[in-house]
Amino acid sequence: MIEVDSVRVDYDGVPAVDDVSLDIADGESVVIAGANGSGKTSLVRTFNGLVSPDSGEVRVDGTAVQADLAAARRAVGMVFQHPRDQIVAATIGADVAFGPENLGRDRAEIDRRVDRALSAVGLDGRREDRVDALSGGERARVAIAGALAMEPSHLVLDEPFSGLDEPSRRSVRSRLAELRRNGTSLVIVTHDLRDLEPLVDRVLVLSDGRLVADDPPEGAAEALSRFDVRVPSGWPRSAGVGNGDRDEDASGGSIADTSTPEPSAPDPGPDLDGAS
Ligand SMILES: Nc1ncnc2c1ncn2[C@@H]1O[C@H](COP(=O)(O)OP(=O)(O)OP(=O)(O)O)[C@@H](O)[C@H]1O
Repeated sequence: MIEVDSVRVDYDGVPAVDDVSLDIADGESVVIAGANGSGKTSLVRTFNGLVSPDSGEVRVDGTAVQADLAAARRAVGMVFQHPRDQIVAATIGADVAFGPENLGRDRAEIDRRVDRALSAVGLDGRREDRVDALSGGERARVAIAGALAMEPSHLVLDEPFSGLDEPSRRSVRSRLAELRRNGTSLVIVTHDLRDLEPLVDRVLVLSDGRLVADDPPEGAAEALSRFDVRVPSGWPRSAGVGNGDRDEDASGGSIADTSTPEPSAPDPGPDLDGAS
């Protein structure tokens, strides 16, 4: 379980995360949404100590992150926004093995973890493939496999769909749906909520560093549009909540999303999307 207790993160005296408290239970799948600069990345980076709170505390499985950084980093896998920021080796297998190797695991254990992680993201049998020949979606899945090879109890993904074309996005989303079915706890940071509703139990919304909503998907539409996150077509609405001006963008893109898609080849991975 991740417990966030009155956390504040300041940069040069300005709060990026402002007195946020929340819990994420084992096996739960949540989205953290909010406009650019609302504090999403700063918040989730406190979950494994990449960012230290200026006040408050984060506990993972009952232990304060700052008291045992190594334990927090084992328990909370982090997938960064740009896979290239975390892919370190030339081949898929070497990259996914990197984390367990650093944990000092023996070869048999490393091989077992790499096989499991690659299978979870649909890249079985691709160990020897070169990373630089992969599509954007495949690279994103390698980054997820690298985090999974650490066998974390929680997987945090920061903008996992950023820069992906539609087939790649579907492919990554279907893998996340599968992980969720297998009991991995997911924390997905995004302002692009297309097709995510079946994948999540709760939607947390940040605005100016503050947690302004914590709702099930069907209760989240109003807060999302109020805090500048586009509500995609088909997102469930509670009775009496109108569609609002910002709604129903056919492209599904976020008002706030200024990221530039990186070109990627069509993803040959199967679309096993169980989320839709
Ligand atoms: N290392 C840093 N030094 C100074 N200011 C920072 C730093 N990291 C983030 N900030 C500022 O803190 C605020 C919150 O940033 P953060 O990246 O956490 O938000 P975000 O919601 O993840 O944004 P985005 O959607 O653009 O990634 C922003 O105003 C940002 O400019």
